[in-house]
Amino acid sequence: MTAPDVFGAARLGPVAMPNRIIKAATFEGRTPEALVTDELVEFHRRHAAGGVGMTTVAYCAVAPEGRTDRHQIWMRPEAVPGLRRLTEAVHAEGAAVSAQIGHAGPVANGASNRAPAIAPSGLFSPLSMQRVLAATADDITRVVRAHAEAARLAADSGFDAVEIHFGHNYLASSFLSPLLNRRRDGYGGSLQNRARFPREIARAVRDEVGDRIAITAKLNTDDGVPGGFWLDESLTVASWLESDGSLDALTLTAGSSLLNPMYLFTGDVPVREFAGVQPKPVGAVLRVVGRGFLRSYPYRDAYLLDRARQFRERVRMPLVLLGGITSTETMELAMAEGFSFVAMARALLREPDLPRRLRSSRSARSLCIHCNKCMPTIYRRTECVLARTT
Ligand SMILES: Cc1cc2nc3c(=O)[nH]c(=O)nc-3n(C[C@H](O)[C@H](O)[C@H](O)COP(=O)(O)O)c2cc1C
Repeated sequence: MTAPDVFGAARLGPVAMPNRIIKAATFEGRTPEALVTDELVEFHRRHAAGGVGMTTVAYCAVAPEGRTDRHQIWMRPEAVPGLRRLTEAVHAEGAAVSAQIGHAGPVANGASNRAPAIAPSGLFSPLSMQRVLAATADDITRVVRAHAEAARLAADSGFDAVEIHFGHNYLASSFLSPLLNRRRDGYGGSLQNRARFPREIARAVRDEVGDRIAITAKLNTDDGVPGGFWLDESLTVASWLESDGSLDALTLTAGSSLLNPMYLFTGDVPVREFAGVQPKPVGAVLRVVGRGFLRSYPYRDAYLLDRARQFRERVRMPLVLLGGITSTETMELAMAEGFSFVAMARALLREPDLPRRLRSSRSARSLCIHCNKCMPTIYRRTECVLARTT
């Protein structure tokens, strides 16, 4: 079979997309009141005008305590008018739009949210310098339900899709981790038990929205943490998610925002810039221990392909290849390997109109140098620091 044209029209579940390029979630830092602003609308309109098939709004927490800080949107009726304005602006440019919904769990900043963070088991968070509480049975039921309601609000706001966050040791991902999940109830222990919470979330979302919108999930191939969730287990979870039939596609990611953040990105480690945006005591500690916490991994194009390929062999559902997609060549490689879509984050922060440029010149490639200095900007207003000056 010939590989699909990445620039050609495609379907994702019930959604028609103009091409197979997705703007991956990059928390935008443009929601100071936890509501949509004109700047957020313009951010996504620019990506849509730049030629992506679908842009992803990140991130839309399902509960106020599930935010990595209190300036993030959480899904509530008050957020709907702004979200509707955003989806209309993206649609006017001819692209589709997805909302990343999730609960940050142990990655949530309880101090900023003024509400304690929760995790499968209690722990001390180095991010908020606070204790994270073990989720109760009521918390689990409430958060599953909250995902369903967030997806309904997203559909009501005109989104074409939701992407459920099952990665980066956010709440669902931390349930999958044998290191972070030490529960003795039906949500801990065996892989089947640890996978129960994310599977229930996906099911509840599908039951709530049916085929009104596409439902995808962003799943870790592995946490990159000794004793954490690893590839063999993730392959099994992917096959369960496929047989549950709740998802239209799976995006593969890796790493832990809590324990090994650079594993997500690879490339340079901007310790000084990270330390500079933290509260003074945290910044001082980070300057000293930063190189240990922010371990470095060499960058290469399509750096998740070796792992993602194993998922391609294991499941039949549409898969999205993410991680170091920077040129037509890497996108065509993904298509040839059987992936249905590609997702790009940093390359599009660098140049929102990259898809248009790639389409007009086959040899073009991203100007992103994976310096990762965009990452610390999420605390102010997410941007590429090089795009700022060019
Ligand atoms: C500034 C920044 C913010 C990010 N925010 C999110 C987020 O809110 N949710 C998420 O799942 N991933 C987030 N990511 C990770 C990206 O979606 C993506 O997984 C990662 O950057 C690898 O893709 P890339 O090589 O195309 O950049 C963020 C990445 C960057 C650079």
